[in-house]
Amino acid sequence: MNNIIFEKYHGNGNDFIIIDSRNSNIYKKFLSDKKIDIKNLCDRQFGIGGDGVIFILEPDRNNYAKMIIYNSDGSEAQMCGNGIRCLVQYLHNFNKGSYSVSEYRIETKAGIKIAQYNNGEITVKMGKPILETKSIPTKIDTKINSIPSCLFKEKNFEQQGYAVGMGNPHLIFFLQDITKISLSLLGPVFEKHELFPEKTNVHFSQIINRDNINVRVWERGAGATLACGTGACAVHVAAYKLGLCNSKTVINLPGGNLIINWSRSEDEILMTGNAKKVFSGTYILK
Ligand SMILES: N[C@@H](CCC[C@H](N)C(=O)O)C(=O)O
Repeated sequence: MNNIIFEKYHGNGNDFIIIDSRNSNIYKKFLSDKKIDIKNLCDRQFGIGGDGVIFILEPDRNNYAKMIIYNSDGSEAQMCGNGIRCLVQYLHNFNKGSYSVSEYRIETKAGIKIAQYNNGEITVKMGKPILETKSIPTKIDTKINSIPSCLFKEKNFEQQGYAVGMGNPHLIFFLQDITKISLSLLGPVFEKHELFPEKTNVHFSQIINRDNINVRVWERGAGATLACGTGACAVHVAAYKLGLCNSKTVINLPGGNLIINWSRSEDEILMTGNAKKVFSGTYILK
């Protein structure tokens, strides 16, 4: 096989190359053959370009499909909030004309996520937030309002940081003005911080009012991105637990808004947003 058939989707500007591997051996080939290189596929000059690659597989159990997600640096992630909306929009487009599905049960490395599709609006049950340090994972050993938290001092930046797990790790800061920081300077430092043994996604957040939070994102394995769905959930959880916001917030990201709904520790977080197909194509393997 010399070519890869793909489609390109984005959720709030967080963009993914989708490879439907349900009826082909492309994923097996990717695992066994070094020819298919995620970094090359995601390269914005020499490849297709993307923040990551999503493989759609047949589910292991009685669910709709399985999602495997890789960051643009080639590392595998457990879960992706914008990516799962892209995958659901892809499945909806794929089914169009034959039958319609309103609920998709998707297997991910962070468990089964259930997505409701309603006229282009997708609501995903993102699971319960993880606040137990070993499971995030983080080496932070102090907590504020049940969130692992400590003071971070790096490069003239001194702020209390909060760790929340969404299947993948997140470090959240609340600042007076997020436009003032250098994302490219601080992002990589915190992504690889020693308190996060598997690295972390980093979010610089600003509470606008109890219903609106602005966020700038530095993603583990992808760098500065226009949005992060799991991150939006993590920011909401930290803000809510600190008493800074209501149970439903609009998270304003550089690439657009997500609505996050959560208040009770026993409940799953609901993330609502959309996803768009940008193009489809064939990647030539050399
Ligand atoms: N963009 C994603 C998260 C993708 C994975 C992340 N970079 C990680 O390594 O954990 C989202 O929308 O959640």
